[in-house]
Amino acid sequence: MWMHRRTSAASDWPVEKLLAAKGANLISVVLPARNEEETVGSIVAEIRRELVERVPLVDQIMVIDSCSTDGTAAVAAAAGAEVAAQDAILPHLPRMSGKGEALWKSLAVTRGDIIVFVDADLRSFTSSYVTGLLGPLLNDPEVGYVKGCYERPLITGSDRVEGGGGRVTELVARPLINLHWPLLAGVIQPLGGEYAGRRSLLERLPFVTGYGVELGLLLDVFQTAGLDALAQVDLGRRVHSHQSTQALGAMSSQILLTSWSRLQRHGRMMPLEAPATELTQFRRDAGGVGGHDVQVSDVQVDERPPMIGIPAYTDSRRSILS
Ligand SMILES: O=c1ccn([C@@H]2O[C@H](COP(=O)(O)OP(=O)(O)O)[C@@H](O)[C@H]2O)c(=O)[nH]1
Ligand SMILES: O=C(O)[C@@H](COP(=O)(O)O)O[C@H]1O[C@H](CO)[C@@H](O)[C@H](O)[C@H]1O
Repeated sequence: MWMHRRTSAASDWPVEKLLAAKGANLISVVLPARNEEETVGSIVAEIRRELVERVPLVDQIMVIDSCSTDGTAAVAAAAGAEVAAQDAILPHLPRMSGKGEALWKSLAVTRGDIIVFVDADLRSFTSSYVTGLLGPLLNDPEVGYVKGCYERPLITGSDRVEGGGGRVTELVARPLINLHWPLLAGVIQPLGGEYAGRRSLLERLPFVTGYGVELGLLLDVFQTAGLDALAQVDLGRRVHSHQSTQALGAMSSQILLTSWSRLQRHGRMMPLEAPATELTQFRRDAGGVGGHDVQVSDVQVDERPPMIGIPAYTDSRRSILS
């Protein structure tokens, strides 16, 4: 089963093991950042301290300034990152927007043979996010793309709901994936913003702009390189700045548009199958696969015909009305 074969934990990939396996691979860490001055500096500083200065694992830290209007670029540079303004990369191309645009353009300003993507709004970042994601890529040439998975609390002000994070994941992306791409049902965090890939794969894939980028890449890696090119690593816990439910409505719409585009595109290559009717969900459980307990439920729906066609109904209506 894919999940058992391709799921590991960050602790499986100590930095010594990675240094021994690094070889000639150059490694770039990319942070897409739009107005993240509060958090981007500490993330860059941790990567620099632990994975550049302490050990020569990471070769480049690149912050893509995604049209920020705050001090993101200055804070990132002061912490030791290279900084590139999204719209200044490949400026001759028509301008596009959003997170996917920032990530696509990062390919044009990075040196890495392996690229690690890390959100810049994380409040729980540790360098083991990066070493965990690199593990399967440096260990197995068959792996081309690695997703992080983690416990995702929803922390708003003084409120904390364990497992309440990943709202678009749980309500939109996971059901969509289970119904239309059931072989990917074992991916614990399909939308998580921490993932890594080989440039030789990433440069051959389209990048959906906006917030469709994670779903688009996951589906296209699956379609292009196959399930076994995909791996996932339990990175522990992820705390980040949350958008409002209203804002996640727009994100959900972009996820739905991305899934439509892939259903159409894949549907042109082979007949669209009827949706599956099982939903696989995950609950943090230390003893489970990838640190999660797997729960599968049947979400099949049936259907009743119009009541008017039911003889007993029309008989009963007559007696009620007589
Ligand atoms: O146009 C954009 C939108 C978002 N981001 C970055 O992408 C990451 C994830 O975005 P966000 O926090 O808005 O999404 P969420 O984590 O709430 O799903 C963060 O580092 C953002 O700064 C970006 O670079 N450009
Ligand atoms: O996973 C999710 O449902 C969303 C929203 O997370 P929260 O409900 O704010 O914890 O966050 C992710 O989705 C975005 C779209 O793919 C990614 O770009 C973000 O990096 C990721 O945090």
